[in-house]
Amino acid sequence: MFSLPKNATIIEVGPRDGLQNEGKLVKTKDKLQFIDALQQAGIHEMELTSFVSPKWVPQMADAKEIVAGTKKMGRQFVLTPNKLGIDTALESDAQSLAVFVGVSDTFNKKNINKTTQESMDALKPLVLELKKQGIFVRACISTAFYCPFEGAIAPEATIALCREFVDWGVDELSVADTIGMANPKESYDLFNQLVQEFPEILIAAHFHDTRRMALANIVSALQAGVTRFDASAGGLGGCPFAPGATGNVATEDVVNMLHRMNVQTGIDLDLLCVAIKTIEPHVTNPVTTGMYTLYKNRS
Ligand SMILES: CC(C)(COP(=O)([O-])OP(=O)([O-])OC[C@H]1O[C@@H](n2cnc3c(N)ncnc32)[C@H](O)[C@@H]1OP(=O)([O-])[O-])[C@@H](O)C(=O)NCCC(=O)NCCSC(=O)C[C@@](C)(O)CC(=O)[O-]
Repeated sequence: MFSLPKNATIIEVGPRDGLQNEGKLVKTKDKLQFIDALQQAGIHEMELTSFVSPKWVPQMADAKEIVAGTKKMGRQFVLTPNKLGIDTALESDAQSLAVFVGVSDTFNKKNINKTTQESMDALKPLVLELKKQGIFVRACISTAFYCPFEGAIAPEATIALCREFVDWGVDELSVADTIGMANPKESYDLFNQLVQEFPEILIAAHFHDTRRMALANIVSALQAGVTRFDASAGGLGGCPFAPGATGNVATEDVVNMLHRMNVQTGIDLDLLCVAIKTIEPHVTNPVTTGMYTLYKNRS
């Protein structure tokens, strides 16, 4: 039977994933206006920014100002790759942290300059300490399906990495199709296994829309029991270290699809489009996602 939940949660990643790959530096005040408009649209969980090396990702150099300038509302994540990032994030009063690791060694090395095992060895004491302090920790698992350098990833390898994080006590796994290559069957199979194996933990699905399969993959993940979805307003985004990765699935298209299936998100679609309108002039490419295009044609 085609069964659906009554509610689903969107974790908006536009201010972080959406902007990290943008070539033109966006002013802090324009990012803050975008975040504020997203909050007004009813978004209560968001990745705000990342405390990474500004040499690696110049767009995220204003992470402290972003955290300081954002109204505390709901759950707000910042990404942190290492001890320096975690310490700076906590000094900046960030409330919920996300750590990130690729299943694929080659990708991880290009993204964080460590092999997957080196990353896990470095993260373990840091995550255990965060959990001792009662801080909400999200673990982002990149290249969970495919790697731009190594090709197909064995589901067992992704599950094994997730299991380590679960053993450390993280609160959430965000499992990513980094280059938008997974298909709906692969989405169902992996998320079904994850939901069965880790029933006690929050699981989010993070799809990029490179091959336009992200919405179908979300429907598959819903069928597998996932109710949390990362998405980026305007479909902005991509990892600068994953060649071929285009934007994340567009929040407005996910919200529209969910609402039309009677799955509520608490997000106002028109106000979401207003938020996209605030950031569109500051990014290089026009936003051409389905629901935003309809909104613009209407207004
Ligand atoms: C991890 C490092 C820092 C290692 O980079 P490294 O060069 O090996 O680091 P290092 O420890 O040798 O330090 C080099 C310099 O960076 C500084 N540094 C060191 N750490 C920090 C920090 N936290 N914040 C600020 N500065 C930092 C450090 O102080 C030093 O400064 P210098 O002495 O040269 O002036 C680097 O590789 C990095 O920043 N990588 C981040 C890459 C990134 O942001 N990728 C995108 C996010 S992941 C993603 O998008 C995927 C996801 C989550 O969306 C899911 C999906 O779709 O797959």
